Amino acid sequence: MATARFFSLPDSIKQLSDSGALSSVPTHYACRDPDAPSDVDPTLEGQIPTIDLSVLTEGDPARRSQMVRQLGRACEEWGFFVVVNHGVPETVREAMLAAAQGFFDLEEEEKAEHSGKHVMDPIRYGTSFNSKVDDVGYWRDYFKIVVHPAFHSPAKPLGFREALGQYAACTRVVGMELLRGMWESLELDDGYMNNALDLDACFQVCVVNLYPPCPQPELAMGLPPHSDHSLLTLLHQNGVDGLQVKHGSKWVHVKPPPNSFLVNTGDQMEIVTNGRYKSVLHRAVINGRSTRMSIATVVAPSLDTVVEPVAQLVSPERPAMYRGVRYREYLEHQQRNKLWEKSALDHLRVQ
Ligand SMILES: O=C(O)CCC(=O)C(=O)O
Ligand SMILES: [Fe+2]
Repeated sequence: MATARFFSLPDSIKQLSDSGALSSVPTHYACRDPDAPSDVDPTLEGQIPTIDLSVLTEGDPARRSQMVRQLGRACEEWGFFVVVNHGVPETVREAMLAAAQGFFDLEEEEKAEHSGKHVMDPIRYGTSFNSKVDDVGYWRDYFKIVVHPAFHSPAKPLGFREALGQYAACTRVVGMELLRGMWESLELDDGYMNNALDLDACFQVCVVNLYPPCPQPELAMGLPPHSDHSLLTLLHQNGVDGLQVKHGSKWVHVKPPPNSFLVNTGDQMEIVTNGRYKSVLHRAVINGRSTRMSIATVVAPSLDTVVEPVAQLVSPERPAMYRGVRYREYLEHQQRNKLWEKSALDHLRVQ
């Protein structure tokens, strides 16, 4: 339920930032303690696992098995890894970023066609996370487009549809290859998992995030600590850092290598693997100089799938840790409520 709130959010942070009138953040964006000791551990960055996708797709069997094990360890120990040699042409990735920038650069009235939509609407523009329920403002505008099983696209700007279509198709292939490797790392049958999660009709969304420069970046957040509702999420950014992932009790500031995707496991992965591969907490921080843009591609089961721990990973020693739930209901619940840590998944834990 939405609670009474004593502030209103602008139509977009971009507009607020572009106006140049701000020397401080409006108070409802101040959600961090600037004097708190840093919780970021810079020594962890070099330990982020890297997965070479070409070894999974075309490597010889021995190298492939080794990479599958590496992937399994990355999922178990981090829930986060860098993917290189993924086969997605740089032209496709660049065209998507340019198209996304083109969208945010449209007049506010043109973008407004997609704002104020229901959380399950296939095309949705807005600011913060869910401006109806957020109890602080997040320094972020977003544009979310469902691209599979049905492909959607805004009509403007020119070229957006084509760039998105190619980007969505390429990232879906990468996502499916990674999922295949993950099932294999747990000795789960690929065909069985494809069926159980109805992956031919997988739900895929491209979420474009825009984080304009902020006059007091130490006070505000782009996105608070959260896990994603997906099986996995692939992230691509415009060269400006800001993603931080939680590892143990510390946060790691991620600087992606060139031409790479950043991948994290999501809540559906945690449910289906009965907690073997947990979704990872991450957050987006902002800066005072440059606009950051990121494109998070969410790959998930079909909306009608009832997702539950797979029988092979449930035993008397390790009983089912989560109740099964239809993914559509999970998604709607997660998107309607405040974004905070793993609150959506916590609902499903068996006590
Ligand atoms: O922009 C980022 O780095 C993170 C975005 C994100 O976590 C999301 O869209 O769920
Ligand atoms: Fe996320």
